[in-house]
Amino acid sequence: MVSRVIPVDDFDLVIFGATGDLAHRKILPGLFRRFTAGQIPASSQIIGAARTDQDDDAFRAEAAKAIREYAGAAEDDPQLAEFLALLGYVPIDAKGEGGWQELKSRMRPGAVHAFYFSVAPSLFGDIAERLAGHGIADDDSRIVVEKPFGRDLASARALNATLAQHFTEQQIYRIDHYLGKETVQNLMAVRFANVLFEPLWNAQYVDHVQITVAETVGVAGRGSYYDKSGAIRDMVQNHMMQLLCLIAMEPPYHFDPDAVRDEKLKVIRALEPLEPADIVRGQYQGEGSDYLTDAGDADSRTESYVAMKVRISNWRWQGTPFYLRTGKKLRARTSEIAITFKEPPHSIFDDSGHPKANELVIRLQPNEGMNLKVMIKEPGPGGMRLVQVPLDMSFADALGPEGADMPDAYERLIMDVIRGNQTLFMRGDEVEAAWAWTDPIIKSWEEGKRRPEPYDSGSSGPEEALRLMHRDNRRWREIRA
Ligand SMILES: NC(=O)C1=CN([C@@H]2O[C@H](COP(=O)(O)OP(=O)(O)OC[C@H]3O[C@@H](n4cnc5c(N)ncnc54)[C@H](OP(=O)(O)O)[C@@H]3O)[C@@H](O)[C@H]2O)C=CC1
Ligand SMILES: O=C1O[C@H](COP(=O)(O)O)[C@@H](O)[C@H](O)[C@H]1O
Repeated sequence: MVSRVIPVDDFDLVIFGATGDLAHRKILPGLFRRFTAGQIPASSQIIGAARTDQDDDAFRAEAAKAIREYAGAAEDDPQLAEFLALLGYVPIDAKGEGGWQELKSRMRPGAVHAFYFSVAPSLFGDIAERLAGHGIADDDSRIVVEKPFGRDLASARALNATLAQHFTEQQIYRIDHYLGKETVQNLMAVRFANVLFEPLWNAQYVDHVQITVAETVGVAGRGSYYDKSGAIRDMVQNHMMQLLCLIAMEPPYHFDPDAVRDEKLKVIRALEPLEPADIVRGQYQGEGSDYLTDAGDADSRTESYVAMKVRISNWRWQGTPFYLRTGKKLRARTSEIAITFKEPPHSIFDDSGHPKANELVIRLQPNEGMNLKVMIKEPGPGGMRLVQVPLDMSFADALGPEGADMPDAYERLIMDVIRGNQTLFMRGDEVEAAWAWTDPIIKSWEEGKRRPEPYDSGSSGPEEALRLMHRDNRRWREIRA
């Protein structure tokens, strides 16, 4: 198979926060993998910036360690040495004035300029202001901002306004790494490159949709961040909302940034306000695996799990509920979207079992793929008996010999920044609309001060979440890897 890796243009990428966890675990290893895949021109520059006072060589040594650990590069990998030659470092305090001119002198005219803000959101404004003030960023420069993008509507608006003082919307790349996942894009291919599904993709044929993002990890080690966020801010306002949008949106007229984001925005704006009875919050508990211990607050009311029944008020989805759940310390790590169709209105088969509803499951991770449950006749001589069988497709099967080069979410998104493609990034109005929907939910929790429902670590979540489904005569899909 001919290689489909298309090198991006020559670029200078500055990583603010290059000495931090995200840079070590995701950004630098991801860039290395894109380099070894042949996507990064050898003339490009990757410049680290942070307060730590070190020179280019010390940063290269730091990056090498991270890349060996997180990208599995061998000690003597010749490509690692080549990659490290692209790296440089400038000590900069985002709040100070030192180092900016040095950074400016390293930026090459003619190359694509991108600035990755891999620092606390409280520093975004300082960096944006200084990049503009020192004349480092120009009209073509791109900035990449990490989540969390605000913690409510007011702070998200303020952040958008701050960035907008120095950069246009076309220059701002708000990362939601779920949008960079292979299967999330496959979701759009499945919906909009087949005639099979789209005619059935509405309330007339879809009984309900379940979106599950279950994790086995807890919050130990990041309790101080997580305890101020909880599952709704950490996962629902962004990742879950994006998945919901991609499932529910109308076909965009074209696969381009504004066409896709316009359609997602319409979905968020059509979300009905949630009733308290439609939400369940949970907190994991258990010996050696307890949220309160991990959060370092014996009285914490923050949720590590949330399940909700969401309604979309538009023609396509009137009457079809979307059930969302996400949580930590659950039975298995799995992210999937399950679309359960309605049962056939009439069965022509007497005594053969009523045909069951078709179900389409799109698995995001692990084992990315699709599974469509259909009814067939039970094979064999036993007469007309109906049985449900899965049509299984693993996306890895479609890869061919290039299978090894599957960029992870960060790799794909960083390359999109360099290409100048914003399709898989959130627009400012989308983020604000998502906060506008989640704010009242959070406010009612904060006012109510109720404890989340406890659930055992390693379980499927709180009992209350089961009842959310049972009262509608439905069941959650089993959480399993
Ligand atoms: N880690 C992760 O998995 C994820 C992180 N994020 C987001 O990414 C961002 C970075 O997270 P993470 O890497 O975990 O954070 P860390 O705390 O590990 O790293 C923070 C980085 O910022 C630098 N820094 C701190 N203060 C300043 C300053 N005044 N001027 C310049 N640099 C500064 C630090 O270096 P130094 O001390 O040398 O200045 C360090 O490089 C955050 O917004 C986080 O919410 C989002 C999703 C996942
Ligand atoms: O953004 C976040 O995502 C991770 C889950 O991401 P995944 O790619 O491993 O599914 C989550 O653990 C974390 O709390 C959250 O901040």
